[in-house]
Amino acid sequence: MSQAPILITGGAQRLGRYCAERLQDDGHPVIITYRREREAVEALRRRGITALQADFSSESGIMRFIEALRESTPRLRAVIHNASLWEADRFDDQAGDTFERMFRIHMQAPYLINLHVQELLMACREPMRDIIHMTDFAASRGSRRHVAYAATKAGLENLSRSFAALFGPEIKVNTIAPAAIMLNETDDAEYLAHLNARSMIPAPPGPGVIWQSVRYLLDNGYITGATLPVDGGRHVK
Ligand SMILES: NC(=O)C1=CN([C@@H]2O[C@H](COP(=O)(O)OP(=O)(O)OC[C@H]3O[C@@H](n4cnc5c(N)ncnc54)[C@H](OP(=O)(O)O)[C@@H]3O)[C@@H](O)[C@H]2O)C=CC1
Ligand SMILES: Nc1nc2c(c(=O)[nH]1)N=C([C@H](O)[C@@H](O)CO)CN2
Repeated sequence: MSQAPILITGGAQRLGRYCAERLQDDGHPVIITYRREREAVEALRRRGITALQADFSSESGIMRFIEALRESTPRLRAVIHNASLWEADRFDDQAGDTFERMFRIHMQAPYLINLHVQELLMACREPMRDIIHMTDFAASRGSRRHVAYAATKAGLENLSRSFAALFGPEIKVNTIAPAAIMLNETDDAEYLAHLNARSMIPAPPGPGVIWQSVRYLLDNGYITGATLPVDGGRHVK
């Protein structure tokens, strides 16, 4: 029987795309989600990666994706919840909408997807089955500039521990908590200095360190309910 696919949400760019390509290089069939059709998605299709359109900003959008996923495959080797919105807080009449978007993407989508993919993971006949949640160093410390983002990532970290208890031992459930892995186009030299003042090891390292962490969790049969701090030592500085 061919290998069961690995699902990465938000896999059309940056960390998700990097890991999707490396997983495929390792021989795994890969399914990614994307919101907006674009060349990057087409390029991944040309590599043989399955791309499913999904917008997790509403419960109906999450449920539509779950239906499409179940039509796409009868089994899964792993699910990597990577999709995320890194939006600064709005202290105006948009504050509630900002929080709701963060809640939907970082908590409601992983929650509902996990409940529905348990059956697909259990249909996988390979030795191990995994769920990996991408959170953030800020989940453990908070963030003055991204209050809603950090709070919903903390909620995701808690969801991960609950699902580890609920789905184990047949399905391993873990978290990767990164910090300052890849810059954004809007990040300037001052912001880079800000990041490095807080990091024990010079940042940003690039997406390879996240790929190493994903590969490690997928290959290690004795880790569940854990959080890997891939943050350059920021949590101890
Ligand atoms: N980059 C970094 O240095 C750090 C990253 N992280 C975490 O690692 C993960 C990957 O980071 P990074 O690659 O920078 O992430 P991005 O900011 O590039 O976002 C990843 C994907 O999330 C998808 N997404 C956003 N909103 C929605 C939505 N409403 N519905 C469905 N998909 C959505 C986007 O899909 P599309 O492009 O198709 O719209 C995007 O491709 C994230 O969870 C992030 O929080 C944590 C700390 C540091
Ligand atoms: N969804 C995202 N979450 C995060 C990002 C991002 O680009 N997208 N970036 C970070 C970095 O730590 C940032 O501070 C440096 O670019 C945090 N989370």
